[in-house]
Amino acid sequence: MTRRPLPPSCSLARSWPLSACPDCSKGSPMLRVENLTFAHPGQATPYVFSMVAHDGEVTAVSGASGSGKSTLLDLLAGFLTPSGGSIELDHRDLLPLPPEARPVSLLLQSESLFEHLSAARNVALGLPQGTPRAEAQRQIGEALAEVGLEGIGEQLASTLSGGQKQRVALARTLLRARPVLLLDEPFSALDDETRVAVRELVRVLTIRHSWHTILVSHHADDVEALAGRKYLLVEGLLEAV
Ligand SMILES: Nc1ncnc2c1ncn2[C@@H]1O[C@H](COP(=O)(O)OP(=O)(O)OP(=O)(O)O)[C@@H](O)[C@H]1O
Repeated sequence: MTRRPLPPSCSLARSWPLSACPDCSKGSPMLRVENLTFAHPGQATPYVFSMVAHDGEVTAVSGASGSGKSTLLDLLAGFLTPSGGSIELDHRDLLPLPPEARPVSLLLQSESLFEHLSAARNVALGLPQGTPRAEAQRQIGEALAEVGLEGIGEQLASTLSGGQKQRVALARTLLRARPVLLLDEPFSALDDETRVAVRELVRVLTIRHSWHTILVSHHADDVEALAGRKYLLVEGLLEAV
């Protein structure tokens, strides 16, 4: 008797066939992390991360301080090397890629800019080397306009407000044109009014540019306002909530 091959199954949904998995059957580009295993030196039980993030959607990762949220982002960015598991973007294996070749941008709470450079020079760091000057100026101007900062290109980063700095960092992300955006407490240093405005900008840019945005935040209101998909990191494992 010839055995029929089993239908491909979704290992995140465990026993479901791909066609029945609400994530796999969506058909849109997906960042997929499976059993990504890592332990810091001296850590007895390793983290084992499994999650998905879709394009045009913010995926939130919450958890207590020290639960491993930044460790997850460092693994996705390629700053740490896992001992097992996989990271795929639209079925492309990202693990062999060094950080600079990963299709990933990272935005932190603060200190994302070079303070001694102008806003425009900071944004320009997102451009490929060798971009002709006129083309670079056009793209920088467009990116600054898209984040609501027309006309501040020549201002030194050190003179910008916290919200303006995060907008400049997002403009640089626009020029990097990487499909995965990792946000590590990006609104924490902002006052309430500014945080709502920058948060809204992240929401709009994620949809407009089809980013797979992964947001690490302690703040339930940021998660509620942005996340289409939520995970909680508990005892080294990500639980969908
Ligand atoms: N380089 C390292 N060597 C050893 N242990 C580390 C290292 N980096 C982080 N850790 C430990 O790993 C655990 C997870 O740290 P991580 O920064 O990922 O947590 P987190 O959830 O992002 O915390 P927070 O919300 O406070 O930023 C912590 O116990 C931390 O002390």
